[in-house]
Amino acid sequence: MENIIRIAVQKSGRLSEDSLSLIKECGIKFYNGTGKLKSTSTNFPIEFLYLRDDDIPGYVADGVADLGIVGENELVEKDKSVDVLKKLGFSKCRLSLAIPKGQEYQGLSYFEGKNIATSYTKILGDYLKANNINAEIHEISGSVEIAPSIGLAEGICDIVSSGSTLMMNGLKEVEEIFKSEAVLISHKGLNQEKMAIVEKLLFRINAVQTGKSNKYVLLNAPNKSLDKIISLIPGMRSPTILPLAQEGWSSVHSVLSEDQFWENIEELRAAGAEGILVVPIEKMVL
Ligand SMILES: Nc1ncnc2c1ncn2[C@@H]1O[C@H](COP(=O)(O)OP(=O)(O)OP(=O)(O)O)[C@@H](O)[C@H]1O
Ligand SMILES: O=P(O)(O)OC[C@H]1O[C@H](OP(=O)(O)OP(=O)(O)O)[C@H](O)[C@@H]1O
Ligand SMILES: [Mg+2]
Repeated sequence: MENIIRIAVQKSGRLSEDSLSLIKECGIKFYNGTGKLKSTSTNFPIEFLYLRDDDIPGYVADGVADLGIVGENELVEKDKSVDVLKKLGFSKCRLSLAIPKGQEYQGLSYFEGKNIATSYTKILGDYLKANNINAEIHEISGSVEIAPSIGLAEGICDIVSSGSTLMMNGLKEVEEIFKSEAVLISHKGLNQEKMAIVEKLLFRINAVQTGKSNKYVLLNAPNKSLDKIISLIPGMRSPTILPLAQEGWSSVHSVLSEDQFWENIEELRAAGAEGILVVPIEKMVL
């Protein structure tokens, strides 16, 4: 098994869909039927292990898997020695402290001497210690938001994204203690053959990510405004300018980030740009 790498991905949950989509967008084909916990790509030297996300940091640290996709929250909580190769930009969430919404909150000292329920005992423990708060941590493995309403704890520390789970359970977020997103991790000390495959995968991931964060823009502009428009959307090397059938007008093609597009749109229109099209880019290699 020297010239193949193993990647551990979450079997089912908040990371699964985006992890597998990213791999597919990299042009890697594989079987992903329900129930099968291992599969091999048909066109890239990679094998997939479908696991509980809790186990992924440990499997990668031990070298059972060479790579893994996991949330930073789970990685830091498990405290395993692995390399973080890349932030992946999905499954963004935060770990926060929350209390019943009717309670008055004036600061962290609220938690002094209180019980806090969480699945993240290490992250919470480190945070409380760093802030000199003595609180009792109650470890529970799920449905943490229920704890205050059944008298198990006075506060909780759990994952928040939209905040709707907190709201539905009569809680309010009072402190954000950790920000997380999915990351690609690797076993420390992979051999050269495996590293070469990892590099190929990273090259593809970079091309997908760069493509996603940029847009292909096409617009029509009067020739007299071309200098101004080129300065607004300079593109990778420079924009492509093609003459329109109508004399005195050109079609300008360029690439820019979505943020840049929205920042410059008013100026582009003021300079006479019209018929502006913004097209997604599937892959982009700089
Ligand atoms: N609401 C959310 N929005 C965005 N990301 C989230 C959300 N909830 C969790 N995550 C991220 O996705 C990861 C997996 O969450 P999920 O709820 O699927 O975990 P789980 O129930 O522990 O799954 P498993 O069965 O694999 O142990 C979390 O560790 C976190 O990084
Ligand atoms: O702020 P929100 O957008 O409501 O998201 C937060 C919730 O999402 C996660 O649970 P999930 O729905 O994945 O279920 P799980 O607890 O079974 O993993 C997390 O454990 C929170 O309970
Ligand atoms: Mg889990």
